[in-house]
Amino acid sequence: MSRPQEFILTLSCQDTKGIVHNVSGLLYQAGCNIIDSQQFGDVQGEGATGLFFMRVHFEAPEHLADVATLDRLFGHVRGQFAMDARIHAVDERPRVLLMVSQHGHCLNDLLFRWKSGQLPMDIRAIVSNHTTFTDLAASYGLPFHHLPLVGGADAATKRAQELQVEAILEAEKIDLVVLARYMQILSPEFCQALRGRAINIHHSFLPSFKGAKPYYQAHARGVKLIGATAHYVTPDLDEGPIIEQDVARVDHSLSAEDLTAVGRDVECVVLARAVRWHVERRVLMNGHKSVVFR
Ligand SMILES: Nc1nc2c(c(=O)[nH]1)N[C@@H](CN(C=O)c1ccc(C(=O)N[C@@H](CCC(=O)O)C(=O)O)cc1)CN2
Repeated sequence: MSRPQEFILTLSCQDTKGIVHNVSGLLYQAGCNIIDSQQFGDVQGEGATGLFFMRVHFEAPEHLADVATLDRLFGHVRGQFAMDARIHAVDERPRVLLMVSQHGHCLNDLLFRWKSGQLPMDIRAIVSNHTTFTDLAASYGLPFHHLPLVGGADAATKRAQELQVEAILEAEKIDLVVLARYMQILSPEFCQALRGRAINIHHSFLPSFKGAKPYYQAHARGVKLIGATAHYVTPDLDEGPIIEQDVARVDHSLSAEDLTAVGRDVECVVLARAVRWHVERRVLMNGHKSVVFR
């Protein structure tokens, strides 16, 4: 008898009584075994969205062990609670496109973690508006697409370049785009095309120091902590739902360049965590915020 297949169910819907009971009861009745289950209702306090979120890792018996069959099994409960419910096989590896400009520390870190099996995903290609990392891509056997875009390019030129990126997303059936220090502001149209599937690493502890040069802003302010923030990309610069953040202690003796060097390591760790949690289906969007089932 073959090993039971494992799946991840994620769902969100308006909060009400009976959601966990119905979901876990359905899995039990179908002969499935829950390995891990986490849930959260955003129902308390000012600004609460009233939404309920759940992530269930479960084993399914052989006769149910495919996504289409499980989707049908969940059809009634999905409709009963008007859920946004998604089921993925645990061994399904999201297809990923990495985007970078001239700073390669996050790109290099992600590529090494992926190659050494730390990230359950399938990197398909790298896009850059510079040629700096052509050889690095080749060393990992990955296609490198150089799509130049000079700073201050007009909207039409930017959109034309973005449509070239969208063609690659289509051709490679990309599930996730990672902006690994890609220093171009994406248009609202491109952000719409990437909604919920593009993660950016911002090199500050948001909401402080938005924009292209946060370490110089931090140095000028004389902060004692610097940080990095991984967030989903939205049209409003550096305003997207935050997935992960971290900080490092600094002091008066460090120059802006020193802060940049300290920040690099924080950026790498924060982005790698955010990407891993996203591809493990642990992150759900909750309005302008996120729920992360770690
Ligand atoms: N629509 C969005 N696009 C991007 C976001 C985002 O949150 N929403 N994040 C950025 C990354 N980023 C900060 O984390 C950032 C990148 C670029 C700039 C900027 O001012 N770029 C200038 C050009 C700079 C250059 O050519 O070197 C510009 O685009 O005109 C600010 C912040 C990625 N995109």
